Amino acid sequence: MTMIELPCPAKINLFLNITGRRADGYHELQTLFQLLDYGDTLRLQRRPDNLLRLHPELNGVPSEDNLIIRAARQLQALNPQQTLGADLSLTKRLPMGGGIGGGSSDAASTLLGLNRLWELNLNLAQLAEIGLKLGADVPVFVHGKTAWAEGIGEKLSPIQTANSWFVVLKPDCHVSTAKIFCHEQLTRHSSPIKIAAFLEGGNGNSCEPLVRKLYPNVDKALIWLNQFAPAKLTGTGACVFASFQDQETAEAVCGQRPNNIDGFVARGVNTSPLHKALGIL
Ligand SMILES: C[C@](O)(CO)[C@H](O)COP(=O)(O)OP(=O)(O)OC[C@H]1O[C@@H](n2ccc(N)nc2=O)[C@H](O)[C@@H]1O
Ligand SMILES: Nc1ncnc2c1ncn2[C@@H]1O[C@H](COP(=O)(O)OP(=O)(O)OP(=O)(O)O)[C@@H](O)[C@H]1O
Repeated sequence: MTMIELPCPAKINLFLNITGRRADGYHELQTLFQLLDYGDTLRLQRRPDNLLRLHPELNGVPSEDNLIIRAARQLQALNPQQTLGADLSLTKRLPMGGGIGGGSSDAASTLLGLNRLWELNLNLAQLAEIGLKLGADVPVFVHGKTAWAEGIGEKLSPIQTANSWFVVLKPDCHVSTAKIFCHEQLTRHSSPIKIAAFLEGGNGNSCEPLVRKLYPNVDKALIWLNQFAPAKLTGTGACVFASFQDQETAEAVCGQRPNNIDGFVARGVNTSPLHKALGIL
């Protein structure tokens, strides 16, 4: 195999509970990662040399900082003697800085795709360990299952959800994950909850009150979407979402959104489209 085209699906955090802070500054959390059947597309083509070329470059992100190139370099470093190169082309659909894991998912698809193209034979646990060095959200995309997560997001237990339809809105602002996690007003010591308590409902996102206060456009989007169904923040934002029983209702709500808010409709899935494309899981 010399070429492969792979999906890079989004995630939303159905809830997010921050329970503590580690000595290295990272936060201990509980969350439910819901994978969606919507995302970027990455085309990977093997090269006869050691070069990595990414097209197009993302606005404001030099190629060497792009998580795709950083993921590929991690794999090259494991096998410095081998000829491992690739042309990578990305069709970007997921808004950046949205809390829907776009960069992390691109990185995971790069790891799984190059593992296949370069015949490295690493297993998912090994790839997830490499992915965790790139970001706390990468392992869930490597494992490819909607999952309950603890630790900093890397201790994963797959869980089946109802595969609802979601409206995801991207208010016109960019939220920095690092800025929210460093903020003195973040609620960072909530009591841990059990899966059963989450399933009974009523759990929100520890970051939401702070993000609403700092970013009025997020607050406005939540108020707007709440007219139709209970709306929540995903990750540290800026995206907000609500679930609907069928596609038609979700499309109708999304279609009425205010002009200054981007949005899309996607179905929740229990298994990643990436893993389906690769024929694993
Ligand atoms: C908030 C979530 O989106 C929930 O899914 C993720 O935990 C964020 O994951 P991510 O974007 O992959 O995060 P990283 O790139 O690893 O970290 C970005 C910054 O967020 C903070 N960070 C992230 C994850 C975490 N559990 N605790 C943190 O404190 C750190 O300050 C870090 O410098
Ligand atoms: N391939 C990539 N796609 C998007 N962003 C990237 C990529 N590579 C590096 N980045 C950088 O990562 C930052 C965060 O992007 P991303 O879209 O992953 O945020 P996010 O959806 O908030 O992620 P998360 O939910 O994991 O916190 C961007 O602002 C950009 O500087």
